[in-house]
Amino acid sequence: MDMEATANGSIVESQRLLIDGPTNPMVTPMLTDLYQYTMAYAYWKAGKHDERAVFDLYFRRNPFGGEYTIFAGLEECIRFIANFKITEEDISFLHDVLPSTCEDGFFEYLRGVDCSDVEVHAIAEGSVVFPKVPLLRVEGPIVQLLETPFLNLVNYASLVATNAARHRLVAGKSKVLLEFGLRRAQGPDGGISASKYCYLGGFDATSNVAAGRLFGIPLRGTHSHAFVSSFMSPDEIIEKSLRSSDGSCTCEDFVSLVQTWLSKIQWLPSFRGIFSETNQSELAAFTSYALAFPNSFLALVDTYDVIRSGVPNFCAVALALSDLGYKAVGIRLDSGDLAYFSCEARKFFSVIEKEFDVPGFGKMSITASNDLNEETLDALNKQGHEVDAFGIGTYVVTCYAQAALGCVFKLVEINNQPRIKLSEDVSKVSIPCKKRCYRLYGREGYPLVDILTGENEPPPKVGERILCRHPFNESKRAYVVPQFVEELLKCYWPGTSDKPREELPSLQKIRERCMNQLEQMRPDHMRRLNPTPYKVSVSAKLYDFIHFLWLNEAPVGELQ
Ligand SMILES: Nc1ncnc2c1ncn2[C@@H]1O[C@H](COP(=O)(O)OP(=O)(O)OP(=O)(O)O)[C@@H](O)[C@H]1O
Ligand SMILES: O=P(O)(O)OC[C@H]1O[C@H](OP(=O)(O)OP(=O)(O)O)[C@H](O)[C@@H]1O
Ligand SMILES: O=C(O)c1cccnc1
Ligand SMILES: [Mg+2]
Repeated sequence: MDMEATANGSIVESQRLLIDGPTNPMVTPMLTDLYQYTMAYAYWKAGKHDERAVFDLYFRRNPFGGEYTIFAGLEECIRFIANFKITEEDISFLHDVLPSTCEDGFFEYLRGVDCSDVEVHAIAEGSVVFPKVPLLRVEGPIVQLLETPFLNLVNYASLVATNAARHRLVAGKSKVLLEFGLRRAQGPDGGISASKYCYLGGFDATSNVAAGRLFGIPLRGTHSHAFVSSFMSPDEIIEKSLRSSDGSCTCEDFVSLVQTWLSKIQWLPSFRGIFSETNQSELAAFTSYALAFPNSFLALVDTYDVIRSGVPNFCAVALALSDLGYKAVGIRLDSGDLAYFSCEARKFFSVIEKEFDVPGFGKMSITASNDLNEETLDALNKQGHEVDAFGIGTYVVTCYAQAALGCVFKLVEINNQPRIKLSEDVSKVSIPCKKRCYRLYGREGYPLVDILTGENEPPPKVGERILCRHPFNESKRAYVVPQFVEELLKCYWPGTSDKPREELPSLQKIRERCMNQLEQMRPDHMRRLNPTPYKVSVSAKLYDFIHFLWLNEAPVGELQ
């Protein structure tokens, strides 16, 4: 073993100790497609297993009919590769399932495989990214074994982060977005991943306790229908006393205090005709809940009738709490016309504020939920609404509008020989060569274009005109004079003394990056209807090379 290999090996060893394994313990070298191992055997048998290959991981089309994507899942890929080890149990299983003709030497080889000689360059997690640009460039021997786990870790993560970002853009910055999807997610990993990557994409909090614990995501929750319906009458409330918030006195019968407030509200001239009686079992549930959580009283008001029962009952309890120095949080609406009900509830709160002189009551928070998605958020905005927070589950976590992102992992070079994958469909032709990627920014501070170049081409320079070409369409090209040049692919594994490994930032930092990047984009790329495509280009030299290789590899047809 030479000195450099020894030094590199020890760096890898020390870094492995620093990097935890993947969040999901199911993410092991076994979480792959069988053909990765049969290919590995065939490479080994052909003596090709030590050949250095370069693969690009990229997607071909932005999801959800949009023109941008959020890259997520990188940290999990690095955790996977840093801890890559095929165990004795794995080897014994592979021995059983692979054909008996597989020679023992192969299993001996697998025993020694780690990823110390694999290099990963990647775009920072949380970045806004575009089709055809490599999100990861993976180089080394046995890289094909990484294809399936890497794609699995990036595809859904990026899809759901993008979905979350799109919901954020429609909802607007000032609204609170709560992810409520665990019950509807695609199994436990779907649920945990959804919570993590929705937060990355711009949600504020999750209801998922496990995700809160694992990732430090703020946890939030409201109130359930079952709790409301579980009450039959106020007589069920046994312990009726409540100490004031400053501890100075105790209200011995909070239930009666609530009833008193309800009658006062009932007789307000402004409300004559809106409601006469409210549902008493609902009132009991709200009262009981307030006794349990006087500091954070939030009620689900749509179990029986939002305006005739839920909202007045909520107000009666909130006013009783206010007498004791507590400030109620607000309501949740989970059915019906959310725009209409939110506006009616807001009017109701404003009247209470004015009539009973309770400062701030009109600003009571209104949360809405129930099958919300981009379209309903957009419709609510157009109609006008008074919702402060949206609880979104099914549509965001299942990525209902698009099932998969479609990232692929394609060989672009082997033993320094560029490779291309041809297709009838031009959008599926791969861009060969080990490449560098840059984002060029214009005078107004917006990113203008991403450009891919060969590894050894000189980088684009600030203030210097560079020709950016569409990779496959000869007539599409533009000169760009960048005001700022950002190299996109950075070294994430393993890192050496002269090329250190990029840090893996906290989820909070990744989320900030995502928010900042989204804000930096030109608005026409981000709009929902007919967004302008962002340009992804190649250098003139790479363009010529792609087309040279294309002609070289494509057989000439013969007409008869
Ligand atoms: N003002 C609005 N504009 C557009 N869509 C809305 C508006 N208010 C609610 N929605 C959406 O309309 C749909 C209403 O669905 P649905 O009719 O199944 O529910 P519901 O009858 O109100 O409630 P549930 O069935 O839960 O009692 C939901 O997707 C909701 O998000
Ligand atoms: O609607 P989603 O976006 O998936 O958000 C989560 C939903 O989960 C809860 O109720 P659940 O749907 O279980 O019952 P419900 O339909 O009767 O409200 C909650 O009340 C929301 O409606
Ligand atoms: O806290 C809530 O209101 C909640 C959580 C998950 C799903 N639906 C609602
Ligand atoms: Mg529902």
